[in-house]
Amino acid sequence: MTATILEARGLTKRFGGLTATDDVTLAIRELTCHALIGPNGAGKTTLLSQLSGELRPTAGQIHFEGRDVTSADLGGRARLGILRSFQITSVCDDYSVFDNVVVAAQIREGHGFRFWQAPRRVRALADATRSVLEQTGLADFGDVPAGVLSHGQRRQLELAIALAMQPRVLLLDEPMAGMGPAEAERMIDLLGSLRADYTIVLVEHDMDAVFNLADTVSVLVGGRLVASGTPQEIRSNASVREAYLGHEQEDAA
Ligand SMILES: Nc1ncnc2c1ncn2[C@@H]1O[C@H](COP(=O)(O)OP(=O)(O)OP(=O)(O)O)[C@@H](O)[C@H]1O
Repeated sequence: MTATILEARGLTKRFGGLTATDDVTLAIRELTCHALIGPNGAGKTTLLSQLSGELRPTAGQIHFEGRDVTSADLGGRARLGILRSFQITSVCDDYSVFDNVVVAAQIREGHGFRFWQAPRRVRALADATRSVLEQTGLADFGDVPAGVLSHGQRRQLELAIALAMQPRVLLLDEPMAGMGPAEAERMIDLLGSLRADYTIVLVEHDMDAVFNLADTVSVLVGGRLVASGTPQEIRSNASVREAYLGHEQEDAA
């Protein structure tokens, strides 16, 4: 079993009278895929936003590699390697796929736009970009303007941009949203191929994706963590089935 890399301790987020996450404690193990599931409004995105630093918890702490990072903002967490993709990554439509990724790689390297730097550095950035495009299935699309990509390819590009930032923990909010079956399958394969190198926290309604990819599944209902375990354990957990998975999953299990 791998070590814990990211930990939520008693995370509570209140919006006025509404408690969106209620005393959530969970440990994300390094180089695993940890899925967060639950019905609409269960608090999954709110939990992810607290892990990414976009939302400050009302109570509780977040620890990264044993260090309290609760007060670190989005940028601070990104520098540590906790990065959220989808929903917040901005793709520049007029830039080529390659340029979108190379800019992210440059930001990571902290070189801004100083292209006059040693050609060796520029070459290293180009190599890193090509390798990320390869990794995300976009090797043949480097010269294509991002604006003409299909929905699925655009999501691959968003993932490529995140990978160029060299994350340790990737926070993914519904990566399969809006995809047709073929695109979703491609994304599941892609995420599966990243599991060996990255820790992934996955919020996803697509149960095929969750049960395919996740090493651990945590279930949120009404802001509370009601169960956490292997996909098999979650599938056979009677109260989870009742609260969330329903008869469809029961039949599929
Ligand atoms: N900024 C906000 N201000 C007020 N209420 C909010 C805010 N963000 C979320 N909520 C509320 O908190 C609760 C949890 O929302 P959240 O989006 O985290 O759930 P979710 O599990 O991600 O849902 P879904 O699966 O539908 O995306 C919901 O009742 C939602 O309306």
